[in-house]
Amino acid sequence: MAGVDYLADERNKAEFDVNEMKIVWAGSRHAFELSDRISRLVASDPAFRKDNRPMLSRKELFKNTLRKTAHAWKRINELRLTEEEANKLRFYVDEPAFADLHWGMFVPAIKGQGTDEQHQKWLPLAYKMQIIGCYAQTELGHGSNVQGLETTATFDPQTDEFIIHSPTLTSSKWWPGGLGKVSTHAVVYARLITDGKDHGVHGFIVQLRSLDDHSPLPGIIVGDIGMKFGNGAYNTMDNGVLRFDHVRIPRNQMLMRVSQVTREGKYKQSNVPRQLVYGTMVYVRQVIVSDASYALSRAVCIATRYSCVRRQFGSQNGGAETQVIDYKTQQNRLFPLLASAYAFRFVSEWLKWLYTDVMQRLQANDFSTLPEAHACTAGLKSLTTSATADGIEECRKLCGGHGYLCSSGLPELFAVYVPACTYEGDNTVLLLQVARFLMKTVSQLGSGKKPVGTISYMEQAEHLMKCRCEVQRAEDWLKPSVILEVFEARATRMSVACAQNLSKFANPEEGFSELLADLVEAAIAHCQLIVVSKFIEKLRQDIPGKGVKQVLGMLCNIYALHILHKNLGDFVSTGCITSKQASLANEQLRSLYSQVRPNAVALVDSFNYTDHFLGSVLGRYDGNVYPNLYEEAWKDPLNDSVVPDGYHEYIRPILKQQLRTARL
Ligand SMILES: CCCCCCCCCCCCCCCCCCCCCCCC(=O)SCCNC(=O)CCNC(=O)[C@H](O)C(C)(C)COP(=O)(O)OP(=O)(O)OC[C@H]1O[C@@H](n2cnc3c(N)ncnc32)[C@H](O)[C@@H]1OP(=O)(O)O
Ligand SMILES: Cc1cc2nc3c(=O)[nH]c(=O)nc-3n(C[C@H](O)[C@H](O)[C@H](O)COP(=O)(O)OP(=O)(O)OC[C@H]3O[C@@H](n4cnc5c(N)ncnc54)[C@H](O)[C@@H]3O)c2cc1C
Repeated sequence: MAGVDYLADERNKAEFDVNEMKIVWAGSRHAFELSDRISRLVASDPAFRKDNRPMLSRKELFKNTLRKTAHAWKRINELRLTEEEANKLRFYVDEPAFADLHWGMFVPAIKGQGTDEQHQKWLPLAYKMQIIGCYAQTELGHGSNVQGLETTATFDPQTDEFIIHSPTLTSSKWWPGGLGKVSTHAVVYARLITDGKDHGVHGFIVQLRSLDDHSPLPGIIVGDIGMKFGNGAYNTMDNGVLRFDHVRIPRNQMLMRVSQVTREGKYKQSNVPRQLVYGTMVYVRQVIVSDASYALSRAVCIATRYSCVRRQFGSQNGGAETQVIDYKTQQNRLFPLLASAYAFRFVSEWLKWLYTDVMQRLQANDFSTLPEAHACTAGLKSLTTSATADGIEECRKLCGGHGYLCSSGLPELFAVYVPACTYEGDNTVLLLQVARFLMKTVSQLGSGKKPVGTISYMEQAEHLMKCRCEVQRAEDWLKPSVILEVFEARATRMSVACAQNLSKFANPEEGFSELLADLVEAAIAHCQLIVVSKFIEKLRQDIPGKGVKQVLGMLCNIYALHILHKNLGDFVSTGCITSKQASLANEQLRSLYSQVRPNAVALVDSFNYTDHFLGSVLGRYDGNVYPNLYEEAWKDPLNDSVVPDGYHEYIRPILKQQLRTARL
């Protein structure tokens, strides 16, 4: 029955203009048109086929990724794609590969930490991919504690070179993506030593492999660290191990924007904060927040469409059974995730703006907003990736048994996504950075230093510590001012409580260690407030299109009230709301679910994902799930023969033995 749209009824129910929503989701008409064009380009190119990934061995999988990347690079050049188009092409190819680290970390590290001369030398080579680089920071013994790295870069004034060395097993670089089998170069983070003095961790450009035959250069041991979680999934990436045995590099390969070593071996620091050495991580964390909204929206799209197709129970007089999406339990699990996908999309747009703003300020030697940018990127990376990883798994469960099949697309999406909670900063470690920022802000209240940006609500701390929520009826929860105040009060009270408890310790670091769990919760409350407030800010903008703003308003309220419901302990114990107000919030939430229900499929259609990108039989645009699921099963290599390999060796002898036993 090709061409039939089994979800047509659902699409007809929508109360808003889907085409306008597609533009809101993409960010602009230009972004929508570009994304739409590139997604079709990828979907129609057989070289980008990806449905066979779970069946391939590691070696086949990896070679396949090399082939796809080479093909993508060829198409990018043939079609003369812009950077924005190339980025989208990479996105829709949907396969983690060495090129992500080359473009996403190696190039940004050189750009952010290199001098003008270093840019001139290295960037043209990297832009043409005449060299391929990775970001080699983490070691076997240390990842989170960057200052604990052990690799050394010792300056030799005799030869004007650095000697890069791995003094211990634990100093082996371990994890860098693209390192294992592909990268010719790396930005290596190592302790700089001049004249016997240790100046801490700095970045160095080091060539690893020959540009002629790809063999490792003398003194370098390099390889892949082995299979990772999930068949297929992230195993397309060659995360690697690297050891140096007194490898020499010229002095001008130390990235020298933040600090320099002179010909005489003198160490000098520029007039910029040393934290700029961590700048690449700030950039990538911001990209990861954006990726979270895409990964979650993808899982939600699959679960929503399938929940409309799937029917269980409730048939009367032989009529159709109930669509599982109509169960309130399904809505209570699914719609907050749908709302989160939109919330993360908008907060990521804002974060991109914040990052660009910080970069412009840095160019003008204004470093004042760097701490806030660090706290926001670290905190939002943590919040959005944790929620997305949990959300993808919830979507798998929302699809019942069929969600566990690889053809649902969800197992692979989960396996590829979960390391986002760890890479680019373990999520707990990052929340503790936010907590430090919050404690510093609280300690400065009343000192005359005005909190700015996302923390400016703390200026009203006195009011927020004692205000009472005004909600008397369920509808009162729809007022943005009510929601904002309640979230601000909760975040302030949790931070202030931590600060008060900290002040009871004679040694602040000891106190910080003791209170880690509370500090993490205060940091989460602050980050959830940012997401809620950026959604509300988005709704204050002019948003064209019939019903678009209204339905986004519903999602915003669902996001906020669901967070409130899940964290009732915080809100009630800090006295921000009463238990009566909590039950009114729940009442409102149920009503919002009913309002969103007719719009559910149209809201996921607004992501504009092709069936190729979704990679899911359950999430097909046309909803024609069962015949395709049935057909897909027969494609499994196990079904190549009716009688399986191994029958004669293993099954038949057992059967025969049972026969003998039965005769006895
Ligand atoms: C087919 C394709 C063909 C071609 C296509 C072409 C186009 C393709 C385009 C593709 C683009 C793709 C891009 C996407 C890429 C994304 C993919 C992601 C893949 C995975 C990558 C994973 C990489 C990694 O994991 S790299 C390693 C990351 N490691 C970490 O994150 C370590 C975590 N630890 C830390 O960050 C720190 O050590 C920390 C912060 C925990 C503690 O540090 P330290 O001990 O030094 O600090 P403190 O003493 O606590 O603080 C000192 C002081 O500094 C402040 N601070 C700390 N960090 C920062 C910072 N980052 N920025 C600013 N300030 C910072 C801190 O707040 C303190 O301030 P005070 O004022 O002194 O309090
Ligand atoms: C798929 C993947 C790709 C990666 N790619 C790269 C790459 O390209 N380049 C690169 O350099 N690195 C890369 N990494 C490494 C990654 O950045 C680190 O694994 C990450 O920063 C976490 O550090 P860790 O492994 O040392 O964790 P650990 O710090 O050892 O964490 C272990 C546990 O200890 C807890 N913990 C640690 N410190 C504290 C603390 N101070 N307070 C409370 N709890 C704490 C953590 O919360 C966690 O539960 C990659 C990792 C993965 C999984």
